[in-house]
Amino acid sequence: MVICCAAVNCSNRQGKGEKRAVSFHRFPLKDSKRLIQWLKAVQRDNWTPTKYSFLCSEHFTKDSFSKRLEDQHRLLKPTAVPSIFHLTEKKRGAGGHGRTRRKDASKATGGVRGHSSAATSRGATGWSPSSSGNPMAKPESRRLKRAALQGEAAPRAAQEAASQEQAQQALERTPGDGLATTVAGSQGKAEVSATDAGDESTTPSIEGGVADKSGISMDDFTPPGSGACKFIGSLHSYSFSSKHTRERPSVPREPIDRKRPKKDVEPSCSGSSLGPDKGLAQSPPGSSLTATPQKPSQSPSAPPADVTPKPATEAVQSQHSDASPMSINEVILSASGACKLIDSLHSYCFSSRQNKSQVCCLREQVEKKNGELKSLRQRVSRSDSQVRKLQEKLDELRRVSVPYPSGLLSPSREPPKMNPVVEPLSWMLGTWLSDPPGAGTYPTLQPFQYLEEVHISHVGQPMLNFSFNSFHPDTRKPMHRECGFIRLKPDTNKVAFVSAQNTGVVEVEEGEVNGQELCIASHSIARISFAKEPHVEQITRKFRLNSEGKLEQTVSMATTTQPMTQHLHVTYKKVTP
Ligand code: HEM
Repeated sequence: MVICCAAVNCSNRQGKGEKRAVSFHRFPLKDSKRLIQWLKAVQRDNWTPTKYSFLCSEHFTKDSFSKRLEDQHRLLKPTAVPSIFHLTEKKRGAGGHGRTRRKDASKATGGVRGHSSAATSRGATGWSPSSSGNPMAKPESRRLKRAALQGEAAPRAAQEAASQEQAQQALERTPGDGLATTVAGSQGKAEVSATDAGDESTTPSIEGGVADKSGISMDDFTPPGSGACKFIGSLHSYSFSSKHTRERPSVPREPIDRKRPKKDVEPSCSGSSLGPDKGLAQSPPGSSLTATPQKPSQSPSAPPADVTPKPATEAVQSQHSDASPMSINEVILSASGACKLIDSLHSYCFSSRQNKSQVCCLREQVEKKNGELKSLRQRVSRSDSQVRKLQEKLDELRRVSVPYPSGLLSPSREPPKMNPVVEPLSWMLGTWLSDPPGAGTYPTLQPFQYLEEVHISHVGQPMLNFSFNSFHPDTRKPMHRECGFIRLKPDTNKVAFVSAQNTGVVEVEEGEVNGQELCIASHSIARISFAKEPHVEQITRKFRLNSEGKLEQTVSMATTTQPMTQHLHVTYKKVTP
């Protein structure tokens, strides 16, 4: 098979001696947008490119190529668009493959338009081994079509991309490499070697996906398990093929299927190509560009026996049975409109997946917050439990702090009603703490300070209960302690004060209550036999509630060695009701 340039007025073909520096590049059939750019540049009316249509490197600017680093091979950039054409030139010469010659060939075959006509005249560009009606091609063609609709085309495209990448390395070589593009046709094998502009931009990814040079792969838009993109991709193929069918109503269905391998123009925006044409399908995956002729008898699905380009007349005859293809403008308009719509479906599909991803992310956050809330509730519950325990402990302490703790006097009970007899002394009721510390003096002693806690209460009886407990101000060591009762003579202000002290002294003091002041003096004093000396002989006390609501006490005494002298003065603040 000889590869010719499809450009108007260009006679370059593969293997031509003086053109060995020329490389050939397939039309980007799988990139509808870029295909349109190419077709606009080529300016061939009523012509449809196939996968066997090529443009030579002379129609591209120098910057359209990049060099492969490892072997300096020339590669057509994925974005390259041809721009150099000699459209006004009539004919290049007798041996050229200009459009004049194509037109002649077209006329010779009854004016059949399209690439097939051109291919026939040139004998290679539109090479189509099954175009002569090989029955083996038909079922495979249908199978491929079904596969495309079922979203199975992507893996095939990856395989094809890989094989064509290899072919490209073999073909896009400069003369300096001594490996100019050639066509090997010896021993009955026709080896097709060329670069495909559509596939050139693809390389096999590690996972078998197809990644372009920008690093974006098909897998980026087709996540595992996503049937949506595959389905939408198949719509591209369906859209285009149905357009063909609509535009060719007069053509019998069977011949169309049979000739379909020739019409291998399947623009696919999604890249879901049908893969290799049936005419080349006999090649194993990975070598789709190298066709090896085989005999039909090898297997029911065996490829055509002979892939050698057929004589022009035979090929031309095959064209007669084909319908006239619609114009390229119609194809472009139809394909681009459908592709835009389908691409918008891709966008919707992709954004939908993004939304799903965001929903999943938010759901995870909500679950995390719920976990934190549960933890906080547990902590609050534990705190509540601790508060309850502390409350119980406080109640217990309050019970203990009662001057005469008794299980019979439950704190939960309503406090006993105060006996009216002791009402004149009610201002003394309560728990009091020295504030500031009490001051101790006596002629025989160094002045000292002390802390004191006073409880004065009643249990409904006609008397008050009291306890005075003093402590060292620094060490809190208990010091002087005494307790007793205060009684009132009913209907008088006469008061009797009965006290027992830890020093072994017991005493009775009597006096009067006047308002919020109580003055008493010792009536009788007794002591243990081994009481420490000097012994106290007289004691006087004065209690009063001052203007600040504080309770004051002043104690004076006379001992066996000292006259009546003040021994204590202390002010208490009330700490309980
Ligand atoms: C009405 C109650 C009290 C009486 C009758 C009383 C009687 C006495 C007597 C007779 C002495 C001996 C004085 C001397 O050695 O010349 C004394 C000493 C003393 N009293 Fe009191 N006292 C009373 C309350 C207190 C209180 C509430 C405190 C407070 C902590 C206190 C602290 C002292 C101290 C520190 C001494 C000197 C060291 C001692 O002898 O233990 N007294 N008291």
